[in-house]
Amino acid sequence: MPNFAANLSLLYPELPFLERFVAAARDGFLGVEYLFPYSWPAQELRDRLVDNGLTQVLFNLPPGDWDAGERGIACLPGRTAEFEDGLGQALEYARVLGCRQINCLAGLRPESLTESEARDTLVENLRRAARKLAPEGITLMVEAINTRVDMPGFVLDTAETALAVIDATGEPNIRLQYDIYHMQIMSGDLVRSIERHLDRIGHIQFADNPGRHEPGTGEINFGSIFSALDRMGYSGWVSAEYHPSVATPETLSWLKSATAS
Ligand SMILES: O=C(O)C(=O)[C@H](O)CO
Ligand SMILES: [Mg+2]
Repeated sequence: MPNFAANLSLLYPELPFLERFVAAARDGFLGVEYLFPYSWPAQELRDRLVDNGLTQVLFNLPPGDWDAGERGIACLPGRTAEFEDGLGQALEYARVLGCRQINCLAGLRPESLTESEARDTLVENLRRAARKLAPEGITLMVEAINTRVDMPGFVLDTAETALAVIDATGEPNIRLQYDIYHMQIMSGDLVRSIERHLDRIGHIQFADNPGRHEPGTGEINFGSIFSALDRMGYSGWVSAEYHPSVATPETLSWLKSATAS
């Protein structure tokens, strides 16, 4: 069975954020991730992890002005100083939380920016970030996000475009964050695609499609995918990043089935 984590930004929306840790542990998750830790003191988050025996699996670098629609600043040439500051802040949180993986959101490309300007800036920022994180034993993740439904304009939309950027950095501690939901929308052929990129994948997330809800609400065969991950020997985390269609504990039959098998 894969090591399952709960994304606390999306799961348990029925609870205040800090109460989601205990709920996730009670429901059988071993790890948690969330989009951003920065609104809470790191020590407070650490206490929740320790009290509930949970591993902090991942969080994202500061994304710019999220409420204004920004989805990362790593591809934006005028924002490199802000990117650097955000990296420092993320590193401080990672140290306190014992977190070994940080995701870098590449960002949306404004029309005023050419594709190659965005890509060059992204590669340079990723390289700098990876070099800063390497001595701390932290792996930088890069995620491809679907541009058809959720994030039109996001600069990395397939596993292949994300891997090309990772290759261009030449840094060994950058890996692909493979989100099954986004990849189903952009490319499909999930098991073969995961198998093809297995040695480059550092982290996996999932939701069913369409709707981005729990497994069983859409078209993806999760039983088959989770078995395939075991068969391939995938040893990283697999994180539930979906919008529950009902109260979260009622959406976890996939976890019970995976635990039973
Ligand atoms: O949207 C996703 O799939 C993510 O994993 C990012 O962290 C947030 O946009
Ligand atoms: Mg994701």
